[in-house]
Amino acid sequence: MSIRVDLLLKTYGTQKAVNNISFAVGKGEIVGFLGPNGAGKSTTMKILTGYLQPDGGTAEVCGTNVQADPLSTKSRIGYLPESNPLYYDMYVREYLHFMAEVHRVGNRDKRVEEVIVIVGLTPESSKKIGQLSKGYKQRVGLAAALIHDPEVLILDEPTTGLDPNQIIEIREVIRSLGQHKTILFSTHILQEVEAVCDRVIIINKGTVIADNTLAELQSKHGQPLIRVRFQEALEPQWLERAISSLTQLEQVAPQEWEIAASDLEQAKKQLLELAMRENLNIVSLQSGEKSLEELFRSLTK
Ligand SMILES: Nc1ncnc2c1ncn2[C@@H]1O[C@H](COP(=O)(O)OP(=O)(O)OP(=O)(O)O)[C@@H](O)[C@H]1O
Repeated sequence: MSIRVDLLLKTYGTQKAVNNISFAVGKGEIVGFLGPNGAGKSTTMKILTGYLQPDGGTAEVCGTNVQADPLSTKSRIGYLPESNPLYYDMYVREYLHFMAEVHRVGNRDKRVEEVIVIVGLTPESSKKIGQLSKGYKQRVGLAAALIHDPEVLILDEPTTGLDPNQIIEIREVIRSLGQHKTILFSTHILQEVEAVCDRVIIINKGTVIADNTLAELQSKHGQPLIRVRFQEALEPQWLERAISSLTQLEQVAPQEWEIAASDLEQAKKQLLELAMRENLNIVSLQSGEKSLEELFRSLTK
């Protein structure tokens, strides 16, 4: 395994930022680490990269315990922190040379040019970092994370704050890096996971709540449902009484309901009967599968 986390615990006062989580990432996998704000993603990543000590459990990278041997693990990890700390007064090449020196990279000139090409920095590579757009600054961060050719990349929200074109471009870079490296990257955006990842680990309030391939997640949690919108407000009991095969009922907007039932066709009929009987107006009635976005919302509520 390239990454293994076992019963990891990190507390701040009484708050468990990371609460006994365990997961593993195999060599060559691209795994999305997904969760709402404050879920514990950055904390886990900081422990994995040796920047933070856990209060319990272990974190391993390429078979080495991070806390026991931080130097060896740092040499095998490329880390792009959420804040992407860069020296704005330095030129792109100057900064990458500096990072190459920090990592004791041999043949620095050659490696700096290589990473510039890998992350698509060539057109902006003669500028000062402070003059670059956010997307290009992010590329500099990625290039720095790659400079020592690590086996594992840990990227903390690499596309946050970028415009839609830049997001797609950075995703492309991540996807192509994933052909040769193990990547764990955090995001809030489910489409990003769908676009880039083999697998997704969802974390909420410090706990892993799903660890599946996207297809598994969909079939495990995704279920056919009806979404109905009435013109009128109504009590949930009306729907509970009307639909005989109801398995789940959720109010998604003031007059809109999501209904899961074992017999969807019958449920639709019963909804129409309810509307006629009670003089209610159905504005829209759709059936389909829960999208991954909806799934994420319902898992992390
Ligand atoms: N240094 C700290 N002191 C106190 N609490 C902290 C500290 N760092 C993180 N926390 C808390 O731990 C929890 C997890 O934070 P973390 O930054 O790991 O979440 P996250 O999933 O990365 O969130 P985001 O998506 O917003 O970056 C949060 O409630 C946060 O407030």
